[in-house]
Amino acid sequence: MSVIPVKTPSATYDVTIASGLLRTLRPRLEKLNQGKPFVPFVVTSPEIWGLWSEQFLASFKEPPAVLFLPAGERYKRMASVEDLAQQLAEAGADRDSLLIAFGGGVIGDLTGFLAAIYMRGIRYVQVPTTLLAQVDSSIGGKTGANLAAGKNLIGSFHHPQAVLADTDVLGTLPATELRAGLQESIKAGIIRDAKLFSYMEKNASAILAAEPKAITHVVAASVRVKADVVSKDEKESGLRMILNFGHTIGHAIEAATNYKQLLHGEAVGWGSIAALNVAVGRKTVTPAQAERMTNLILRYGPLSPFKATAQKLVDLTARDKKNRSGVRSFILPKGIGATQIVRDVTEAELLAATEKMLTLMRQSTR
Ligand SMILES: NC(=O)c1ccc[n+]([C@@H]2O[C@H](COP(=O)([O-])OP(=O)(O)OC[C@H]3O[C@@H](n4cnc5c(N)ncnc54)[C@H](O)[C@@H]3O)[C@@H](O)[C@H]2O)c1
Ligand SMILES: O=C(O)C(=O)C[C@@H](O)[C@H](O)[C@H](O)COP(=O)(O)O
Ligand SMILES: [Zn+2]
Repeated sequence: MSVIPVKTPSATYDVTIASGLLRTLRPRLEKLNQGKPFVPFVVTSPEIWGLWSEQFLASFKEPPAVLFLPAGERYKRMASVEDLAQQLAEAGADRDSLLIAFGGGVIGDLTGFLAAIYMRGIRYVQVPTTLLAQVDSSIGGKTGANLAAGKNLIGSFHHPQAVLADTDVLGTLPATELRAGLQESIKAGIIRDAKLFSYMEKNASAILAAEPKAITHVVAASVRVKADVVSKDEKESGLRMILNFGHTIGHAIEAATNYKQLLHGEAVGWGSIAALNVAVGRKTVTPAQAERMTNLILRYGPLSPFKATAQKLVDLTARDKKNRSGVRSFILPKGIGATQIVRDVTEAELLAATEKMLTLMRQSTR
């Protein structure tokens, strides 16, 4: 079992990673709430509940109420939050209610947002069921929903009371979801952990085959990167922006394709390749290093192709949340395992880097 703390000015909590956690949920929630009353409400999808409800319910004497959200990024929108809030109200949820986000990043982000705004804020716990949610989205308190205008444009910082990541649940995760989630672990390696990057290079077959030892290693190492960064800069005033490596163009790809064609991790993979092209132009990485990183991203693919022009994608970056007074912040790797934040990337540079990524996409998916 790994227990990794997150310590921020507004919340301190642990990320627990282990096999068999689901079966011990209820006593863990009791311990977290230290005798204070709490009434659990689970938010999940019918598919996940169908697969894992028996293990989830094993430690509950009284089964908790369950609210369902259909699977898919397109449901990560305000209408879903309103619908879930209405269901909570009708079920009698109050400020002693505790939401349990039992799902991937979509359920985690939406449930966290619901917890942030329902009755002006209630407690919640993350029980992530995708690789992506275990390595990234369940940690750090970024919650929210998409707008047609852009990714995660509404939301709030609201931390969970705990993150309980049971690695057993990854056993039913489709391979495409596993691969997409691993793009966030590659990101963690590129920005801050050269050892994780090398581990993912050397152990790609075992990781992609979801061998428990290899997967658990990747999950714990990725969580350490995220927990450390969030603990140092809770609200993304500086350092935390590095977790957005690959996301400037990645989020633009998701918005340009109406959140329907690619998984988030896949969009981040393409966005990371575009960012690496900028980095080569600026000599913050050598061509050989960029090739190594690009190869690893593609090794964990295939990344779904998509249709969008470089100009459209660059236009969409105008709504990136890292922009301030119209000035772009852009995350560039410095070699492998370190990063820098730059504020002078030009539209022309970004266009050329995105065009180059699109050319690679056309070649590699032909
Ligand atoms: N808050 C953050 O810091 C943060 C970080 C990274 C990503 N995100 C967000 O996370 C979202 C992507 O999350 P995701 O990749 O987990 O996708 P997702 O939540 O859409 O889940 C992917 C699919 O896997 C299915 N699934 C989930 N667990 C399963 C299991 N154990 N077995 C079988 N099927 C299972 C789901 O039903 C769904 O169809 C995006 O919206 C992204 O913006 C947020
Ligand atoms: O936690 C963060 O900070 C991240 O940037 C992690 C990202 O992987 C994640 O996709 C996040 O939701 C992006 O946030 P946003 O602020 O760019 O919407
Ligand atoms: Zn992400």
